[in-house]
Amino acid sequence: MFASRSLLITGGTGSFGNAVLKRFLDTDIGEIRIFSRDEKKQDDMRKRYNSAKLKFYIGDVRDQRSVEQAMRGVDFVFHAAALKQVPSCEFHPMQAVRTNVLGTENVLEAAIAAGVKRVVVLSTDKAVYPINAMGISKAMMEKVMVATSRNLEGTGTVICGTRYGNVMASRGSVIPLFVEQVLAGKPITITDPSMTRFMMTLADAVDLVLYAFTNGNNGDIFVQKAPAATIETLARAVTGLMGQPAHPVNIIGTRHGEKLYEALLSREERACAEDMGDYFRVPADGRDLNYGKFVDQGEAKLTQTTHGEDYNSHNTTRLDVDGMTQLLLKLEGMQRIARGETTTVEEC
Ligand SMILES: O=c1ccn([C@@H]2O[C@H](COP(=O)(O)OP(=O)(O)O[C@H]3O[C@H](CO)[C@H](O)[C@H](O)[C@H]3O)[C@@H](O)[C@H]2O)c(=O)[nH]1
Repeated sequence: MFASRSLLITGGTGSFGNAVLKRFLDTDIGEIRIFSRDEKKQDDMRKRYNSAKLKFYIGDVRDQRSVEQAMRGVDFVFHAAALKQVPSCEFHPMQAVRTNVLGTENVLEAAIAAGVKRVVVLSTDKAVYPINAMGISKAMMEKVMVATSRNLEGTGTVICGTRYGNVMASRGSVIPLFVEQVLAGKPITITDPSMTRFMMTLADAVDLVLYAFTNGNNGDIFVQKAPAATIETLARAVTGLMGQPAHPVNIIGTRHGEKLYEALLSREERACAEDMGDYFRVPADGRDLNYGKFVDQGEAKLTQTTHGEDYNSHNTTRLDVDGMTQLLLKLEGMQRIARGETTTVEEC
C-alpha cells in the first residue's frame, strides 16, 4: 500500500509524530518527512531512529514557502502541527489563529498544489461547542478543512480530519502530574472530582488517524468511541497503582477555559454521523458550493437534534476505578511506575 510513497508529518517531532513513525518505519514506505520548527528535537530523532527513510525539514506551517518546499513529491500528509495548550492560546489567541487556522490553510493549499493524494488533519474534542481560544481555533481549522474539501473535484486530493480527546500521559497533562505529586509526597490537586474526560492512549490516537487515512472521503471527520472517567476515578486509579490509595487530595476548583465535560460530537453532528463500529464518521454537510442546505433546504435528520444528545464524556461508557486501572496499565510507563521502576510516565 505504501510502496515507495512519501509521507509528510507536520509537527512531526511531537509525541504523535514519534508514535506514527514507529508504525511506519517497518512498512514498505519510501520516506517519511518530519516537518517542524524544532531543530534540536529533529536532531534527537535523527540519532534515535538512525533511518535513511527519515528526512527532516525545518519550517513553520505559518511560513507558506517552507510548507511548499517540504510538500514537493509527497503522497500523504498527517497535519499535527498546532498550538495545543489551552492557557497559552487563551492569552495569545491570534497566535492560535496563525498556527491552527492560517497554518492549516497553508498546508492544505500546498498539498493540493503538490498533488498530494491524502491529507488527514488532527483536531480535538475541545473544538466541539468550544469555549476557549484553542478549541475555537481548532473548530475554525475544521471549517477550513471542510470548505477546502468542497473544491477538490478533479484534483485527486482527498482531505479529511480526526478529533480526539485527552491522550493519556501526554506531556504536561494530568496523569504525569499526579504521578509526580505522589512521588514528591505532595497532595494531588484535583480541579473538580466530578469532571469527566475521554481517555485515549497514544496508540488509539494513531489508530484513529490511520482509520481516517484509509476510509476518509473529502470533508469527513472521524472520532473514536472512547470511554471516559471522572478525575476522582482517575486519581484513585493512579494512587492505587502506586500503592498509595490514601494519598491526600486538594480540591483546587475548575481552571479558566475548562469544561465539566468534553464532547466529541455535537448534537447536530451525532444526528448525521455514520456509526462505523469503533468509530463515528461525520460526513461534510454539502459536497458542492450550493448554499441551499444552509439557506432554504431543510433536513429531516437534523430535526432529531431537537431531542437528541451530543456524544460527550458524561454520556459515553464510564470507567470505574478498576476499568481505569486496566486502561492505565496499557501504558508502558504506568506499568513501570506500578513496579516502582521509574519516576516518569510520559508517552515518548
Ligand atoms: O492539577 C490538575 C490538572 C488537571 N486536572 C484535570 O484533569 C483533566 C485533564 O487535564 P489536562 O491538563 O491533562 O488536559 P486538558 O483537558 O486541560 O487538555 C489536554 O487535552 C487537550 C485535548 O483535548 C489538549 O491536547 C491539551 O493540550 C491537553 O493539555 C481536566 O479535567 C482537569 O481539570 C486536575 O484535576 N488537576
